Amino acid sequence: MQRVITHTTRLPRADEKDGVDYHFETSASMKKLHLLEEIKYDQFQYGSSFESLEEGWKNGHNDVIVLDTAGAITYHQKLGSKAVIIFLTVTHIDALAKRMTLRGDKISAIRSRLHSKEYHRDLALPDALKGIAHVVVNDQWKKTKEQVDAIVKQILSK
Ligand SMILES: Nc1nc2c(ncn2[C@@H]2O[C@H](COP(=O)(O)OP(=O)(O)O)[C@@H](O)[C@H]2O)c(=O)[nH]1
Ligand SMILES: Nc1ncnc2c1ncn2[C@@H]1O[C@H](COP(=O)(O)OP(=O)(O)O)[C@@H](O)[C@H]1O
Repeated sequence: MQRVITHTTRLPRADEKDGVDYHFETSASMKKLHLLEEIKYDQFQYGSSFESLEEGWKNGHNDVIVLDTAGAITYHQKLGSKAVIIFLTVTHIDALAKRMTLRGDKISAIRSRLHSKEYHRDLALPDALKGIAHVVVNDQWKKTKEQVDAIVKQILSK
């Protein structure tokens, strides 16, 4: 599946590339986009543009997009059953900070993330997605992949 590249005002991390990981924007350039939805996460803006989404739609692909829970609710409201939602979670929340450290995130960025209301909100499946989202516990990557593959296979077979 083609991944939708979303837009953000966050600065790129050391290994991230513009146009690959994100379209990195300023607050001014973000305002010029045609966005299906946009949100604030921690201290930054994120949004998915029709320009990026149409790339996949025009080719008839199934797209995959990574969103916070507020974005997932919007996609569910706008696209209904066309948007298949997978909520990824972990058994022990300490794993999240550990993974950010292993990924090489700056300590200040991790601290800011852990203090943000969005981080805490997204630890749990929101009521609006209960009975809608598939919940996958991402403790072991291999198992996560198998579960996501099974969800995708089930959808494609319909
Ligand atoms: N609603 C919405 N959320 C987004 C978008 N792009 C990224 N996000 C979410 O914003 C949050 C922060 O993303 P990021 O700073 O890249 O951190 P990372 O997910 O830890 O690499 C994550 O929950 C992403 O899924 C978007 O276009 N719309
Ligand atoms: N099951 C897992 N085991 C170990 N590391 C993982 C696992 N799943 C994801 N990661 C790593 O954790 C980091 C954060 O993952 P990411 O998908 O960016 O999550 P988020 O968007 O919630 O920050 C990445 O470096 C990723 O490779």
